[in-house]
Amino acid sequence: MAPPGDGAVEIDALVKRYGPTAAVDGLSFHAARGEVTAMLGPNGAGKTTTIEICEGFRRADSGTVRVLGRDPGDRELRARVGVMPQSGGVPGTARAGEFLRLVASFHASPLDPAALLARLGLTEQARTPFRRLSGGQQQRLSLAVAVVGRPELVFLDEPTTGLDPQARHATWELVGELRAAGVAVVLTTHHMDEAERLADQVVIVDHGRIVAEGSPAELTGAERQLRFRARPGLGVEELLSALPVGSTAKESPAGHYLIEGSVDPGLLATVTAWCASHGVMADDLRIERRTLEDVFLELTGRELRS
Ligand SMILES: Nc1ncnc2c1ncn2[C@@H]1O[C@H](COP(=O)(O)OP(=O)(O)OP(=O)(O)O)[C@@H](O)[C@H]1O
Repeated sequence: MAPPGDGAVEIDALVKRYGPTAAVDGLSFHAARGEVTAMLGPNGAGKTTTIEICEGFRRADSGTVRVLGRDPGDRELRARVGVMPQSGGVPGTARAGEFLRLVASFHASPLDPAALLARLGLTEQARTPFRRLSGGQQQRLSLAVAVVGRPELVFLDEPTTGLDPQARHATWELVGELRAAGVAVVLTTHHMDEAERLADQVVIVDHGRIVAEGSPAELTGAERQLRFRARPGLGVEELLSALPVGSTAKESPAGHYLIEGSVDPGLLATVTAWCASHGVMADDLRIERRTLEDVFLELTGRELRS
């Protein structure tokens, strides 16, 4: 269960079915103001469905959703919530600059549309119809449309998918500023580095349910792992017998070795001594913490989703 609180988004026991498929299957979490909440999950996990219910575009079968304390369908929310859908959201024939100015005109104290276009590198495209923009330019315009009204809450569905590195960084900067201004940001992403970098709270969803949630640091934990490359087929069992009880050692893929457990100076010395005594050159030897991607794959598996 999500903790009680004054969440900008409060989702409790949400269910949405399409025929026999439960796209969302009893999902609960809260997203707070001034925080970035990232929903992660394999394709088809139910992220977009959840977001679209929060945006008032789809209706839940059961459960409750409160957005800024209101029902998602409440018209009053339109001025207070920014939405960047996974694709589109802007009429194909609308010119970028005109459309952004139009959206800005619906709001009481919008950002300056020209400055926002410039910031997102779209000044030269101001007169270009949306359907003629490149994929990345369309994404950037959708982001501009979502934030131009100075919303209290924004939903960003895969905001950086398909963006070049410059545009990705510009997007991250903007998200950071929204957060600093007290805006609640709820985003979905398939980029684990993005979630690790941006999110205060990560919610990992699979088959319409939450399989883990917490800050990136909480999810990745304090444990370290040791990796090195060497010739394939080293005696991993023998290496393991030299390590403290509770350690694990494996070769995967061939020639890549991973040791997990209590990685401390003593263990490091044992591994390098073992390598030296076996004439093994441990290349790229490094100690690292588990990444969000490691945690994600552990929780959701490695098989492809339909
Ligand atoms: N209108 C619909 N009719 C039937 N099934 C649907 C409909 N919309 C979504 N689904 C199904 O619901 C499930 C969840 O889809 P959803 O788009 O929410 O996943 P997602 O986590 O956003 O995936 P992705 O990462 O691929 O964007 C999928 O199995 C999808 O095929």
